[in-house]
Amino acid sequence: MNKKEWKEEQERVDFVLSEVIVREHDLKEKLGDVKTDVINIRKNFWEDVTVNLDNAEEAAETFASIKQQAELMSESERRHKHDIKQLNNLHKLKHSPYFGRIDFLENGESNSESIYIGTSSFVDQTGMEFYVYDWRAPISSLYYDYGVGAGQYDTPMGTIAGDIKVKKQFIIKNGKIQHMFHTGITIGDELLQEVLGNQSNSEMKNIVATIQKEQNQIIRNEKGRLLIVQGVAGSGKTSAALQRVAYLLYRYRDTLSADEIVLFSPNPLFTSYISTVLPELGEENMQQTTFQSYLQHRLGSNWRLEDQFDQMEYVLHRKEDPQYAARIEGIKVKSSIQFINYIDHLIDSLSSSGMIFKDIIFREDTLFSKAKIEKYFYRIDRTIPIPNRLHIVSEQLLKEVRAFELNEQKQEWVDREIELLDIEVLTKVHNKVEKEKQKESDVFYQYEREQELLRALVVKRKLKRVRDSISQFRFLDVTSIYLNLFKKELNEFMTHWPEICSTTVEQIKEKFFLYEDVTPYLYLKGKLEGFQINTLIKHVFIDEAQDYSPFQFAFIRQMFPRAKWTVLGDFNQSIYAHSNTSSFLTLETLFLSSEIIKYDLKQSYRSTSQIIEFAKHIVQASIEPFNRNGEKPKVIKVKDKKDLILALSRRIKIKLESYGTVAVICKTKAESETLFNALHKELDVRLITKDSAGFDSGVLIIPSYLAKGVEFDAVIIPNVSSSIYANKNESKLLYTICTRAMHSLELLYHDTVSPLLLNCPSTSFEKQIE
Ligand SMILES: Nc1ncnc2c1ncn2[C@@H]1O[C@H](COP(=O)(O)OP(=O)(O)OP(=O)(O)O)[C@@H](O)[C@H]1O
Repeated sequence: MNKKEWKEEQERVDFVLSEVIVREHDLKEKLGDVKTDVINIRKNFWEDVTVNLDNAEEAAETFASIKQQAELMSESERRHKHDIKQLNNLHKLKHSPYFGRIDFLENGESNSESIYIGTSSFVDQTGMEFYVYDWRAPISSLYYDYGVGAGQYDTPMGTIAGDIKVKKQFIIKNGKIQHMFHTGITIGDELLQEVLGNQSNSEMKNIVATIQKEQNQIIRNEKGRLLIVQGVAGSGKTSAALQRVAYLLYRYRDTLSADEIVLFSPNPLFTSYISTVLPELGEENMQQTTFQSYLQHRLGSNWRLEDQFDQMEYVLHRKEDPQYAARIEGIKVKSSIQFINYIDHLIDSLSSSGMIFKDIIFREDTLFSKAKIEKYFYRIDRTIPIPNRLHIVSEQLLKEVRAFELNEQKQEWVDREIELLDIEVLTKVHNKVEKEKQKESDVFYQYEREQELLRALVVKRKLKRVRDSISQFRFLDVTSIYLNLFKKELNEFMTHWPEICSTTVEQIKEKFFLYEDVTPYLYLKGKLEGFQINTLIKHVFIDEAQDYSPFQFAFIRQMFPRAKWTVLGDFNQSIYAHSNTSSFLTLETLFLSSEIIKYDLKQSYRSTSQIIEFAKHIVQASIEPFNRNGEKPKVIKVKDKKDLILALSRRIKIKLESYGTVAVICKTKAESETLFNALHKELDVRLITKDSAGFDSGVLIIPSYLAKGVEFDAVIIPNVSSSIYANKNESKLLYTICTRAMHSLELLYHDTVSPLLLNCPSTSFEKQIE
């Protein structure tokens, strides 16, 4: 790139920055005025409305005047918020106004236009000339989709085609161009090399300057209702998801807000890791939750619930338990499509018989027997869906409660309850009757009337629980219906069904749910009582989707019936016992095939090509590594188990000389705790647990399943001996751990190395003895 070109580009940067400074100054002044406006409107709110409630007409006028004033206030507040957002965007532009340029000659035009692309738009005072285009603007997609030559982009008015004459990339820091390249379709290997070569961070970074073509298609897709992205480790699935949220918020800014989008993430650590990306792009964060907290919320506080990490610990760590094989089979069965069908079949049959109800008790007597409720239920037309039939039953019961209530007011127990009433209640009733008495002037009437009101009040209060439980269908015994599933033979070929049944019944009777039971139970409950649907959510994002069972998908689908879905996962990283490829297939059955769009990302960006060349053989994955070089992974043999700690400590110290974040990724919580206890006196290490809400740089000791979705400069796997990673079905776990490493990967073992590494060619790693 010649000096002249560089000089011209720097002059343009200087010019844009000078305009940014002017705009910033104007905006700050305006912001001051708007703020004063907002404060004044708030202060003078009641002075500026005339309150007169003398008659209906005056009251209506008062109401209109309050409404007008409130609208004025919310409009000023909205303007204030908007201006603050703009000011924030200007701050960012001042540092680095843009990262790309294309010169585009639209078909039929004689001059090409230079389009500069940055994180937000910046337009001249007239609003006619774009100094910078937002990366999400329709024209900006040219930058991500094409190299120099023919190109086209879609706009709401149709497709615009033309010729890209120039395509350049910039790195601008503090207003100075640091690098400038002419590039092809793959947005600058040079820039990607630089970005990916940086050290990791406890916060994920946005990728808008280097979005790749296949990622851009995911980010901007607007067609399907279900977008499924299968992508290899480090292919940018999470990044694409987050930039997609930013894109949707921009594209539908008049109709979509951040709280109408929900993202299900694998754990709280991941939630905190990704939480800075959207604010960095000038957008608010979407709602974020884990499926676990969602389940807990739905189940209510009466139940204890095992979480998915405890289930995982059991699966990884309790192989000696005599019930182990049965539990594993139970987890698989209860997450399977076969079990959904089994439950659906049961639900169908419940239409004509088999519903289990509970008596409704009032003051220790049966108010409505389960037999009576059952009779009411089954006399309703069978073609009516079960939740609607329950609703009809509940209406009938409530009607009868009303009749019962009137009768009950005459009972003796009511007198005793009246005596126990608070003085405030008695006074209130007394005053009420006193007011009425002025019209009647009858002392006898007053006593009778007070008693009448107090009786009504006492009975109403006592019946409140009954009414609530009727309206909430608490007369339905979902737990017993669920447990009935475990009385029948599900599959004659299943080895452990009797044990699965007895454990399930035992646990649930103790009011404890194993993780694998919660979703089927809630699914059954929802199907019977009607799901508490959320119609506000317009987009559901599910990251690490390979870890969801078909049941969990079916359940989430019921919860958000109106939402569009973006689901991202990698079959090779399915680490849970229930995981199988059929999850995605089930998900697809929940949508019409015309509504589904699928993408397959093969290129990995996170790790050096040496790490990928080694790790891919653990699961025989087909991955294209990004061309970034580093050291080969090291497989290090130590003398014995005792020496492992010493060697680990040495390796950590060496890694800390070059890297900011070194993660020691263990298989289980117990292994992590043991290492932490052995190391923390000598080294500054941090133990990550399922409740950790974030991490800083330094040395982290972390169990495998909590490292999902995150990345570290250097990863050390402290023990890949054959005694630890022995089973074939743990290869995905080992692969997932290895692919958390960006620049350096080391694996330690004693005695013999895990058979899971036997497929890695000897040329793909370095052997070392410590
Ligand atoms: N186009 C890109 N430009 C720059 N960096 C990128 C790009 N795509 C991905 N990356 C980087 O690659 C790393 C992996 O990305 P991300 O975590 O989104 O991948 P993933 O597919 O969700 O990974 P995994 O499934 O292994 O958790 C991140 O550091 C991300 O910033």
